[in-house]
Amino acid sequence: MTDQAVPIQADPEKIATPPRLSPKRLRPLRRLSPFVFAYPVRLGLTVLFLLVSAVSSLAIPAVMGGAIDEGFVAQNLDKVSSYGALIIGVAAIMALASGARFYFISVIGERVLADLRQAAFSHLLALDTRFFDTHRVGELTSRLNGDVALVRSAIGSSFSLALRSMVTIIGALIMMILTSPVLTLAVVVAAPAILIPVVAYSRRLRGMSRKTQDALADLSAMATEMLGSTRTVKAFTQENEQSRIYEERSEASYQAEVKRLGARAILVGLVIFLGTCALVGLVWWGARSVFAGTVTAGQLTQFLVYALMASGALTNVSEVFGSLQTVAGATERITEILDTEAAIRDPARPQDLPTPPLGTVEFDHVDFSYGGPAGDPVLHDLSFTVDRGETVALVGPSGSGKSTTLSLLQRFYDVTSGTIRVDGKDVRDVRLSALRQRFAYVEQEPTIFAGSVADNIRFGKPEATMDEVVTAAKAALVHDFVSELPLGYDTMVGERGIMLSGGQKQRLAIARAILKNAPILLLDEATSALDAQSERLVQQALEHLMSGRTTLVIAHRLATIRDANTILVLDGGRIIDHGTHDELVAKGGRYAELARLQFRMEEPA
Ligand SMILES: Nc1ncnc2c1ncn2[C@@H]1O[C@H](COP(=O)(O)OP(=O)(O)OP(=O)(O)O)[C@@H](O)[C@H]1O
Repeated sequence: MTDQAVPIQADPEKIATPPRLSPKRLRPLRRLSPFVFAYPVRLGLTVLFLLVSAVSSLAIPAVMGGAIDEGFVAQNLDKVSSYGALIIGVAAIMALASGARFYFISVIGERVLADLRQAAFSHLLALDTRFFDTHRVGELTSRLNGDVALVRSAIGSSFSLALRSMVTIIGALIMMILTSPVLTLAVVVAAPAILIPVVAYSRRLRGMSRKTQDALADLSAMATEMLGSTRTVKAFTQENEQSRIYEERSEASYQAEVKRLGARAILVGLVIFLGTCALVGLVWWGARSVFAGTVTAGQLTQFLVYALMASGALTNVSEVFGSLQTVAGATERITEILDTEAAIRDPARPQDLPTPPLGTVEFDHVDFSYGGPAGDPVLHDLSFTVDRGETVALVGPSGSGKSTTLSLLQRFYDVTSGTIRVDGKDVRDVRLSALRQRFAYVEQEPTIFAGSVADNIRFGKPEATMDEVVTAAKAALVHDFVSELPLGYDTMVGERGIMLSGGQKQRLAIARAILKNAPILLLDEATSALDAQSERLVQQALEHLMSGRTTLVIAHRLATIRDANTILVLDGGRIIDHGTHDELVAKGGRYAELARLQFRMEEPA
């Protein structure tokens, strides 16, 4: 944070690219006010200390003027001493107030950062699946991190600096007029002579700056893409080629930056030269007035310091407006998230699901389309029921709508027409959390979170005791391998923890589902081949999980299919056949063909 109390000279680097001051572009910042005004006491203290520090810093030159006239010029050492003591006193107040202001505004910045990040994260998690279908996770996390941090910097430094600078400009101008109206008039007349060429030249620079930013964005997008797919790059031996393309773009970005720096260097020179000329002119004019007796030496010094303070503050304001525009963009991206409403929400008057749970599922003439430009219907007139304790298997070629069926059941999306009932209730009439509590979902490729083995098993029931975790782990046949890990259940797995094999991950997910102990099990069996031993362990774990539960399974394993009470054969989003494995094989239709294809590597069906 630039925190100079008395700017000695306007920093030419800062004026070099004054941004276009456009209040309209700052409008999104208004959305931050509820977050900031949530802390009125801290805010009030900040403003108080801000005013105290501004007023005391404005008082110092006036005291200095007195010291020069009554002390130096009059050669009165006592006066110099007493004015000196006064300056030290005022400086002490200024120092204390500046420190306190910095502390309170920074604390508000940190608080708003935490609140905003929390609000955005909670809101994101509550949004529906359709939102995540259309947004990239990388972009969302960058909003959570980068954009929110930008907002903090705005509050912690930019707002504070802008406010302080404005108070300084107004105060310094008033003091300038009070000190010498004639000199003030001279400054007001001469100022455009510096400002006009600087503003005209900096416009050119702004265009250049945008170009370098675009080049940089291009470069970082390429790096993200390539580093995220190193396997593909290596497999196609594209390392050198991609590296060359990167170098080319990097060089273009470098060239653009060099050009911009050159132009900026000229501008900096221009500002220094014109600024110095103006200062010399002012001193000359001031000296003339001193000799003519219209101002004293002390008043001239005092005036010059105020003029420098005002010009320094003006520079700060122009710099701050630039950064506030960036922050306004960031705020807009965050508020976009906060304004997005989940399409799938709790009903206004939710009904209760029956307790104890019935464990029944019913699809009643369900049609569904994902919508959007390619909004072809994915499910057509889907009707089936699953009774308590039954296992119903969904089979069918890729893209036939099996996963979609499980998504609709959990109300990740709403049906286009028809009704889905769980325990006799329309899924749209009950609370989302109550509905999803009824299911234990084992995904095809289960997510293992960064954390301990125990945390991963506990994911659906964080309050579970260690005993419960171990019981679930034993039932899912993960206990033995977990016991061999260096820290047992406390071993970190997932990101930056130890890696688990495919079969171990699946069993961990099964343990998670066993612990959740929901009445209806939704199972998306893994298609990836496991070795015979792993396969057997997963199968055993699943048997524990399925026993006594209503199960809806996207089935790939022969064992699951054979034991299912009903197999629904899906094709193109329709149920084209149903029955038991033996019935369907005997029919010799599409299922028999599918079974032959799917299980040709296994024992004959
Ligand atoms: N999020 C989505 N947005 C839009 N279309 C989707 C989405 N998910 C799936 N689809 C489309 O819906 C159809 C059914 O997909 P679904 O994933 O339900 O099939 P599946 O039978 O589970 O296939 P697989 O066995 O390959 O997983 C496909 O045509 C697919 O392209």
